[in-house]
Amino acid sequence: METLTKTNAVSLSGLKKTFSTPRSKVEAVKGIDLQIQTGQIVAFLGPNGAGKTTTVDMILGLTQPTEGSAQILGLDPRQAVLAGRVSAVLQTGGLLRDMTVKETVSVIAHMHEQADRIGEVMERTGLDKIAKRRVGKCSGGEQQRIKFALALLPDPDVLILDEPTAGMDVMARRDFWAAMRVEATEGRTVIFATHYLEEAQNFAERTVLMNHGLIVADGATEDLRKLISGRAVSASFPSAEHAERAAASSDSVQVAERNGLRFAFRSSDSDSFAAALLTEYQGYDLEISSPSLEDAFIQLTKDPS
Ligand SMILES: Nc1ncnc2c1ncn2[C@@H]1O[C@H](COP(=O)(O)OP(=O)(O)OP(=O)(O)O)[C@@H](O)[C@H]1O
Repeated sequence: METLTKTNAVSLSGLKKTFSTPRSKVEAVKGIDLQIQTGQIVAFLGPNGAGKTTTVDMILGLTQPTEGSAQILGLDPRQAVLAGRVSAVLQTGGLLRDMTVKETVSVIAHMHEQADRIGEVMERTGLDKIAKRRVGKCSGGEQQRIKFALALLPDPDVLILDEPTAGMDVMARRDFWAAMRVEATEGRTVIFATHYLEEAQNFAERTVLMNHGLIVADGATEDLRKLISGRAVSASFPSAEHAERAAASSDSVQVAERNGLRFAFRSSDSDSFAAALLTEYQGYDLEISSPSLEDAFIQLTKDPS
């Protein structure tokens, strides 16, 4: 059973942020309530402009909320940052191009009085292999890894990452998440903002979907996917009539797509529907798949019109 007294890693309550320019007001975050328990891995998923970065900035105390509040481990965000309980890999924030990778990590380690962690952190992030390279010569992905290493130095309880794999190719992204998984298994809370549906799907146990400054869905990544649209069942038929009769056979079935005599259905009871297709409606070449998070995302974030 869960302990009720456990402090949340992140607690957001009625969080709002409005940017006022002389001409207009942008309501970047319109009222967010969110509790994240310690040890969770949570994705903030949303399109450009959804309010992810603004939310992350408020969690880190880099931006003050217009209304509401944010707490990290029961502390004011700035206190938590100063105490080294939370750290971040952000999109902004430069590195010094003329320093080597090792020098960069060492300078920050000495600032945090964590010189004893330099070796371990370099190794964990794979930077030991490029220790002597100048930062300016590092690729975008390698620079992201340097930022990740710097974030690990204070040995934080909570790691916040805003689009951490931007600029990485597929291999680099895979390595990055493998390293991150190690951090998470050691009990760190990991919160990351991403555009990549696949990253939320593969890595986060919980996904918070944001759009237009609001949370539009929040749940276990797997449940969210299941909840939204059942399963996709595709099959070919001897005639369109067979497929149409199959589709009309149950309220839990809809035709999602048609390509000649190949039909894709959406069904909330895919096993019985698949069985019926094969035995009663002469369906063949059957395929059953879970909808991708992308399907879920499109469905949940489409504007009502
Ligand atoms: N300093 C600012 N002044 C005015 N508007 C801002 C400011 N910062 C953000 N915004 C606006 O607030 C909205 C939310 O932006 P935010 O960067 O939080 O979204 P995001 O989900 O992180 O997007 P992305 O994935 O592109 O980084 C956008 O419409 C953006 O233009």
